[in-house]
Amino acid sequence: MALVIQAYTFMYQYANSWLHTASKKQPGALKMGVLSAAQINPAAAIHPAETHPGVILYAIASRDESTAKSTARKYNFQKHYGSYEALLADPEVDFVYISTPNGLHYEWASKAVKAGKHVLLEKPFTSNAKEAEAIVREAEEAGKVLMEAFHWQFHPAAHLWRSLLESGKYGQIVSTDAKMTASPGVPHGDIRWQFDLAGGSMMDATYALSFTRYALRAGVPEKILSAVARPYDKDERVDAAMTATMLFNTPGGQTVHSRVYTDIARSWVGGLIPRIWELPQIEVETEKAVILFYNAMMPHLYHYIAITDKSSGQTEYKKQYAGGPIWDNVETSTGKGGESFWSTYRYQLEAFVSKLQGKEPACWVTGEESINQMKTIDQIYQAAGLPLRPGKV
Ligand SMILES: NC(=O)C1=CN([C@@H]2O[C@H](COP(=O)(O)OP(=O)(O)OC[C@H]3O[C@@H](n4cnc5c(N)ncnc54)[C@H](OP(=O)(O)O)[C@@H]3O)[C@@H](O)[C@H]2O)C=CC1
Ligand SMILES: O=C1OC[C@@H](O)[C@H](O)[C@H]1O
Repeated sequence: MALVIQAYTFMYQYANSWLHTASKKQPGALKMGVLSAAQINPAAAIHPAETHPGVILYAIASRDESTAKSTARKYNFQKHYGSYEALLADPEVDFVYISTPNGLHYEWASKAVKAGKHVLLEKPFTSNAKEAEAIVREAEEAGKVLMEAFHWQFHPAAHLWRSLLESGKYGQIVSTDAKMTASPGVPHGDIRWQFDLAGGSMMDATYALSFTRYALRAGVPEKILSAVARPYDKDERVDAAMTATMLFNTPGGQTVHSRVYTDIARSWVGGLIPRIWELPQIEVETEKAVILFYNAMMPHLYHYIAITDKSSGQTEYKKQYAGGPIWDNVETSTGKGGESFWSTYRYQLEAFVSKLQGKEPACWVTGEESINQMKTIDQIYQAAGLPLRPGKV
C-alpha cells in the first residue's frame, strides 16, 4: 500500500509540474546560459526557468555543436553554442548553470566568474576542499554570485523539518542516521564511476551528508570515528558505497553521533527486487522522539516527516509543499509562499534570482557551507584509506 500511495503522489506532483509551464517574462529578465547538455538539465534548470518570470532560457552550450542545436530547439533556447568557451564569451549571458561532471565543476565555474557570469553550480560543489576554497575566493574577487545547487535545502519540507528539530519540543538531538542509495545501481560507464571526473558514492549521494550537516547546522566533524568503503570492482579508488560514523559539535554545544551511508550500487532483495522504496532519508533521534524525514532529496515528489514519541510509541506525520517556516511570508515571483507544485529546483531558482536582483534570498547555501561539506568528504575519504578526488588547484 505504501508503494501505491508513493506512486500516486509521484504522478500527482509530476502532472502539476507539467501543467504549469511557460510564464510571461518580466522586462529585464535574466538571461540564463547552461553549460553542458546533461540529463539533469530539464529538471534542475530548464523547467524551473520556464515558470520563473524573471528568467529567460537564453543559451545552451555543448561540446558537440549538433547536440547544442537540437537541445536548444527542443527547449526553446534562443541561442546555442558548440563550446562552453563560446557561451561564456557571450556578453548577454547573466548567469550560468553548470552541470558538467563533478571533476569539471571547478574549472568551468572558475572560467565563468572570470568571464563575468554569476554561477549556479551543481553538487557536489567541486572535486575536493582545495578547489572549493579556491572557487569561493575567485567568485568573491570577481564580485560574482556563486552557489552550490543543493536544491533540497530550498524546499518548504526541509524548513519544516529543521524547525521541528529546533523547536525544543523533542529535546536535544542525540544522533542522526542518513542514507542515500541507488537500486537499480548506476550503470557502468556513467560519470559517477570515473575517478578522474571525481566520481564515487560519497560524491554523488552527498545529500546524505548534507541532510546531516543541515540538521545540526554543523561545520566539519569533530572526529571521524570510522569510514568504510566498498570499492568499485573496476577501480578501487572509487567507492561504490561508503559508511561513515562521525561526531559533530552543534552550535548549541551538543555532541552528536552521526552515521552516513551512501551506495550507488545497492544490492537487490534476494538478488531479484531493486529497493525502489529506499528513498534518500534521515532519521534523527532526539531525547524524546525519533524523527524520520523520508525522501528528503526530492520532497516535491513525495515526502513525510514521521515523529515517533519515545515514551508513547505513537507516530505523528507532517508534510509541507509550499509556504512553511521560511517561505510563508516571502513575496515570490508568483505570489506569497511559493506554489505547491514547485520542485526543490524551482524554489532554489527563486532564491538564486532574488539574490541576483539584489534582494535578500529566502534561503541560501553559503560558500562556507560548501567548503565545509567538501572538507568533510575529503576527511571521510582519508579515513577510509581512499585518495582524495583529483583537482585542478
Ligand atoms: N541536482 C540534482 O538533482 C542532480 C545533480 N546532478 C549533478 O549534475 C552533474 C551532471 O550529472 P548528469 O546529468 O547525470 O550527467 P550527464 O552524464 O548526463 O551529463 C554530463 C554532461 O557533462 C558534459 N561533459 C563535459 N565533459 C565531459 C566529460 N569529460 N565526460 C562526460 N561528460 C562531459 C557533457 O555535456 P556535453 O557533451 O553536452 O558538453 C555531458 O552531457 C553532476 O555533477 C551530478 O552530480 C546529477 C543528477 C541530479
Ligand atoms: O544529484 C543527484 O540526484 C539524483 C541521483 O539519483 C543522482 O545520482 C545524483 O547525481
